[in-house]
Amino acid sequence: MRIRAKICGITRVEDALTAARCGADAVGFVFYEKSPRNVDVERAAQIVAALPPFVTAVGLFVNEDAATVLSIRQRVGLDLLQFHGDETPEYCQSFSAPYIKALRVRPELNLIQYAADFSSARALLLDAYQEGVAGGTGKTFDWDLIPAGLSKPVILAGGLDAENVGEAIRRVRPYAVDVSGGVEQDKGIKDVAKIAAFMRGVLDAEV
Ligand SMILES: O=C(O)c1ccccc1NCC(=O)[C@H](O)[C@H](O)COP(=O)(O)O
Repeated sequence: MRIRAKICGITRVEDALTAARCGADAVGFVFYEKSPRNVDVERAAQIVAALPPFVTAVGLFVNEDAATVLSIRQRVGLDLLQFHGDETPEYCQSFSAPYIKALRVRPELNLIQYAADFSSARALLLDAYQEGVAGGTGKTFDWDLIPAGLSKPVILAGGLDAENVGEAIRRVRPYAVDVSGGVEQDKGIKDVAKIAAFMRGVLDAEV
């Protein structure tokens, strides 16, 4: 099976085009002012306009008010919404748009129940938990906490890079992988060689 890949935290046209050229299926834009990868709405719109066809533009939000999400989605031309905070299923599906729900995995989280609660999500993105940090931690988590046979496709995130993505795919067998810090030279600034190596790692690991 081909494993999909998303490169998150894009702030520059050249990084989006590198991701697409290297075979990424999606690029992610962080619309969260507290993030060092927060991207200006007009700039995100310019990047999306430069994307080749068949590359999905994902907008990431953290506990954002609904009117702002709607406005950014329309202005940027987002294909998919990613909710990375404490959003409820009712909130997430209120946009009548495809969405993925990010969950920060820790032992006490009942992922089977969350998958049922977020039945309207296209997939669950599973990320590392770090207190007080909404995401983009650059940290892996214990992949054994992911139960087999979840009712939603899994997008594996958290501390992935070219070195560990192969093992991650073989162990978790996710639908897709998501990376940000592992392909950066600085926060929000991607590295061509790291993106290329990461995408080679994804292709080589296909199961
Ligand atoms: O990137 C951020 O700064 C960020 C801030 C708040 C919520 C989510 C954020 N990023 C999410 C991602 O980029 C990825 O979906 C995921 O967390 C993987 O990040 P990384 O561990 O750096 O590969």
